[in-house]
Amino acid sequence: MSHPRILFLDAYDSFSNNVVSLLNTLLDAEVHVLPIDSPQLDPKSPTFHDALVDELRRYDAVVCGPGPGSPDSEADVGLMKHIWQLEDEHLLPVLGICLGFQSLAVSCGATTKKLTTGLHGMIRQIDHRSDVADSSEGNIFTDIPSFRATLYHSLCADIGQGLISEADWPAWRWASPATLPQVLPLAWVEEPRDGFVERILMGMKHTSKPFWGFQYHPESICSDSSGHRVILNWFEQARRWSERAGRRTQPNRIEVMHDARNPSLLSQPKVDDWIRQNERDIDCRYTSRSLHLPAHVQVPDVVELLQSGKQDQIILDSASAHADRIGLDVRGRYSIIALDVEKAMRFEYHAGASQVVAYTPSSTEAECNTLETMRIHGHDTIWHVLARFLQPRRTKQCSAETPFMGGFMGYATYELGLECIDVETFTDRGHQRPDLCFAWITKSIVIDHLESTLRIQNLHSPGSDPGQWIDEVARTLQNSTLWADGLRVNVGNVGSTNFKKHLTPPMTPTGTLCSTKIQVPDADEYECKVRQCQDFIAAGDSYELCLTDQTSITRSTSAPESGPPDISSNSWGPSSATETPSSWQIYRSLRACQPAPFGSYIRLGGATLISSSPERFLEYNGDGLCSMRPMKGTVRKSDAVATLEQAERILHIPKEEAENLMIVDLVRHDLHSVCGPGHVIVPQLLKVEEYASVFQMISVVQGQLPVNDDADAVGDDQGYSGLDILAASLPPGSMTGAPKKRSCQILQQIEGRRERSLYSGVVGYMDIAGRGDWSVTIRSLFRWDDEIVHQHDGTEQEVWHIGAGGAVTALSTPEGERDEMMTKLKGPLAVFD
Ligand SMILES: C=C(O[C@@H]1C=C(C(=O)O)C=C[C@H]1O)C(=O)O
Ligand SMILES: NC(=O)CC[C@H](N)C(=O)O
Repeated sequence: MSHPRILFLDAYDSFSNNVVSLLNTLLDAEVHVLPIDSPQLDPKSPTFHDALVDELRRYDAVVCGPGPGSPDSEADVGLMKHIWQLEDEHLLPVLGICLGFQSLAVSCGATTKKLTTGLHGMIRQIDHRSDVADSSEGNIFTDIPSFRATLYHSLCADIGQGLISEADWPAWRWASPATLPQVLPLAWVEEPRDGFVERILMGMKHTSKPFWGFQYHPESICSDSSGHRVILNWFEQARRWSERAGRRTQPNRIEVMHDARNPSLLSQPKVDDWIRQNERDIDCRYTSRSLHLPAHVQVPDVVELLQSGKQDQIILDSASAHADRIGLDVRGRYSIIALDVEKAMRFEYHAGASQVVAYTPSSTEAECNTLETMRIHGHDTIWHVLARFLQPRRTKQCSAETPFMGGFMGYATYELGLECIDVETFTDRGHQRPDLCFAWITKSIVIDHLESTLRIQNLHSPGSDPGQWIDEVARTLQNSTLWADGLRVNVGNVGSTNFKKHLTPPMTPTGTLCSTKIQVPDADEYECKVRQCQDFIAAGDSYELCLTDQTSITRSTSAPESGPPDISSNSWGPSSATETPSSWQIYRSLRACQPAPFGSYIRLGGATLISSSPERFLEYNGDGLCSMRPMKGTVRKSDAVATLEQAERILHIPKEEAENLMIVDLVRHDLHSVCGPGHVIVPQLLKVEEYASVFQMISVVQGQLPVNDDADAVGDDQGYSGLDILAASLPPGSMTGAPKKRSCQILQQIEGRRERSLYSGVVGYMDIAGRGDWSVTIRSLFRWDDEIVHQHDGTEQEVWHIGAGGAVTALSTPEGERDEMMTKLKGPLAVFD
């Protein structure tokens, strides 16, 4: 039997793909997705009506999805409105969900009102008319036990329910209102408010047309699966209606207007000339050697021994690996240090540009470094270029001893993420900084904190033997005084009995910092922005907004700005009270006071990033198993909240759980867009974890990428990889709120169109075996080399930025949000104290 065919009208919700997945798995349906403003069906076109009717003939039914905005706004509902207006001869069964449901109610004459307080991520018992005697015909709730479902809405259909007396209510609520004869109420939620009960219409049926709708979200991970039977009932009713009406779906020419899943980045066969020319070095061999890592040697020590004085650095540091009181799962097992970054090939991309810059350093002294620009053609994006570069270099010989054999390491900004979801960044940004900078790392160190090993690794061509280089690196490490007994070389004033843990001590406050100017967000202004967010939420435009603000720190340049000090020259701390601590010293200081599983120190593409991020964004293995760990719900450690149990009591409340749930549902949607229906699960929901200075509530969402049928075709031209997921899920949902696109547009406005830049972006790697791990750039500091303030006295100052914020919902308080932002800011800001 052929699969039922359903057209899903997508109103740009961050839950749409979850609905599509549910329809697909529940009804075994082929679901085609069409945006409500699809240019293929333009209501302004003279042929619109015929084209719409023609398109609809191919489907057994339509589902009008949820979304931001109001059913009264043409732009927000788009094509939905035209579905309700179909003439009798073109009718087909339709189900409206949330915004789609509200739009149906409005088409029947209902008005829209704002809820007293929006209900987002709130789980409620749905009171439906399964037991009303006359209701079997057309009642999609028939024979379904009472169930709980998640709500995401600020608006509500008003059919006059507020005017009905307590006495009349029991009978009234299941009848068509006299003034709205087309509306048959099927479900309600009665929400206790301050001193009264708010009656919220949760489901309806059109009394004469095959239109049904409900307000709740059946696809949410927290909605009872028993409620899914409503959809089965709906489809059964739809089938019966079509049979009675003699409607037949036209099976011909089912060319997909828009598939429910993104095409893979490799599905467009075009190969850029540049990529083709650079396919000469694709045959990578992997050689490594493992050493025992003495317990006292830390990641920064290794960096200083091997990378001293070098300009470019990429260090992913699980700085909390040995921290007490942090759960094993969140400590971070590995750290990765890229070596010789300045000799690595590099891609740089500025959002909005139609080109990628490829920087190829010379391989010999005689050659010059080259800087080439590659045009991005047609519908291609930077992600297509990266995927095509990586694909021929992919290996099936995945080494299980290391998470990273070599491959891409780098960062992407929040603005790159905005581009990924079609949110316009500002036309003139006043700079050409990279929004994506990925280096192709062939020499690296991987530290396994669990096994206490250090692995020296090299990706090389089949003809070359890296043995000598590896031995040299091993010798440098093992022959160092530090390795043997923890002693620093060349430091005259440190006696041998005077054990020193670090080569570079964490920065100590000096008198220098009086010239440092710190500009923290104004508390009143921040509270005002929280209220603005809540106005947008109350209007139905967003369910949750991750509001952020930036603190800037202007200070004299730490000349010469470079990474770790040259240990041979002894320049390992401020040499005098007037010298500004270097970024490396700041990093060491931050990792000491706020050790985090996703710490990083990066100097690449003109940026310096110092991060103590606790949040994993996305991890994937070579077999396409992807995992995301959205974090929402933060409480600062204090005397009053010192234990996990205390934090759990604070975080397991509806407000905090709802914030997290919303992002879980959003992340499921992002993963569904590539993994496809039925391939996303939530193995961990709302778990409180302990970090160095905060407790965080975390969920884990997993997806499985489509597996290639051809087992031999690693990176086959059609195959998906972790890059597909990365491209489909930026910017991180925990930093935007939901629905993602509308929320980002609103946040741009409220945050004053100021770039978030590296903050709210991601940092991580993807290796030749297809494995990747990316963290969200939060609890971090960054600066750009070209951002210099010229002083009157001719001196120059550098500017550091720290972003911080939190999720605003209908239940937030402005003071609470301000405190949360300040709490998160405190950690990174403390390094300037
Ligand atoms: C916005 C920040 O953090 C984000 C917001 C969180 C929250 O609202 O609880 C928690 C972790 C991050 O996803 C930040 O650290 O600046
Ligand atoms: N989830 C939705 O579809 C929400 C609908 C509408 N924007 C509201 O907030 O009420």
